[in-house]
Amino acid sequence: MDRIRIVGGSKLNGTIAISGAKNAALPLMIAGLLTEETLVLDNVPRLADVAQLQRILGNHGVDIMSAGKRPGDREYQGQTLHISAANIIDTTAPYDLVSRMRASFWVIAPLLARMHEAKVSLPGGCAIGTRPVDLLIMALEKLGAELVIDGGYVVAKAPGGLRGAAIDFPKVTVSGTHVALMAATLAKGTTVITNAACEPEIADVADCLNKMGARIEGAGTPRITIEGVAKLHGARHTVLPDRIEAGTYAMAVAMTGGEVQLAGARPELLQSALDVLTEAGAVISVNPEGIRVSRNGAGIRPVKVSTAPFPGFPTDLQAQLMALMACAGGASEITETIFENRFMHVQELARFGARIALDGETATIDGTAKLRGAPVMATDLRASVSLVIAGLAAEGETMVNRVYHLDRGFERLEEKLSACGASIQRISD
Ligand SMILES: CC(=O)N[C@H]1[C@@H](OP(=O)(O)OP(=O)(O)OC[C@H]2O[C@@H](n3ccc(=O)[nH]c3=O)[C@H](O)[C@@H]2O)O[C@H](CO)[C@@H](O)[C@@H]1O
Ligand SMILES: C=C(OP(=O)(O)O)C(=O)O
Repeated sequence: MDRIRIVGGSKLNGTIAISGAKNAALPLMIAGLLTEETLVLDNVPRLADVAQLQRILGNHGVDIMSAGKRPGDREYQGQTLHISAANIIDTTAPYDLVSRMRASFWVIAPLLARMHEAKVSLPGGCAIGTRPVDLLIMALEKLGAELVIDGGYVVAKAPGGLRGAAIDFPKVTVSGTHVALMAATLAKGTTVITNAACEPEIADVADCLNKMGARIEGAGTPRITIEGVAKLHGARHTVLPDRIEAGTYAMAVAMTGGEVQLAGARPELLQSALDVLTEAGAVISVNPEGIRVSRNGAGIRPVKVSTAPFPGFPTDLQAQLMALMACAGGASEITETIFENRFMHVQELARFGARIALDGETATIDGTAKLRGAPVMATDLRASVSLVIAGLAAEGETMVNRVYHLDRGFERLEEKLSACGASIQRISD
């Protein structure tokens, strides 16, 4: 398996093009199952998760044509996918394909809505907690589906089709909201989702579904109303920029020092993270091309942060913030409220000399002036990138093993960071 070698200590200076958001691209691709016409998606990032989802959709009989960058295109325009689910030949999503990626489970919604049946393996994904699917099942049951769990699969049927319903989530869930939203587009009658997730990726998917002929109002707020329609049609949609990628590089600059333009980043998608970075001593400015982040001279100030659903501080930036706080001039506190076991990076950051104490869902980080490079490995995506950030700022060499996780969510990571002066290379054995 590939490894990444970093020699730390260089400031980051230059421009990083922000890619399309993984967490929007995946449900958007899945939404392609809802229509027999072609859905064209622009700005799809080239990621292992996207490639894996292409395999899963291919197994259902979906044709996907990808057209890449053309001369004159800007780099962050990503790839264009033409997704055509004219004939769904198989309504089973098998374990071998689904177990590697959490979002692949969401195919259950369009399959049920359009084919009235689905058999989908229980999902895998990042090892950050138990991650049940009870609320997704509850939402589909409200819409009239019958579901049983059999041999590791969720077997779902809706013989007469789905029916609109009131779905009130007892806790905010991104996956639950995506599934309820997609399923309700083709249900008979009106669906009202309350306590819906407000993440920008939900609103992006709803925008695309509306272009496909769906009737959705309120996406991006806690109350979403969907008037079901009989059929959806083809459309063209551009995936919104990745706020987690932007926030990750912003944290990296705050840690190493220097000045970087995050081209294509949209500040309103990560305001809470930008506020925390400002509090920590980074200088953030917004311009028509994106966000500029710098830290020159000033030290890193400690912060106290809790993760929360959007518009709060995202759990997907928690590990990266912890790497940054490892070098702060004082004690910081980070509380993880979304996933019960998202601290796998703590023991790996300790290899750099970071001083972190865990008490339940709160980590106290006692900042140190200098980290030292080390061999490290992480078992989830954002934890892995927090180790890259620590390696960029640490003295000496860092080897990040098990790069598979990084490739799931960060497009051309080494290339983007090298172009800003980092010493970072991939080693393929
Ligand atoms: C592909 C994708 O978009 N992944 C994101 C998505 O994950 P994901 O959609 O899995 O996260 P959810 O918002 O659904 O999960 C939030 C919390 O609800 C719990 N829960 C969820 C569903 C359920 O049926 N029962 C239940 O108890 C989860 O265990 C977790 O504690 O949102 C998370 C929270 O912003 C992000 O960290 C992930 O990057
Ligand atoms: C947790 C993540 O992904 P997934 O939900 O696919 O595991 C993530 O993107 O940080």
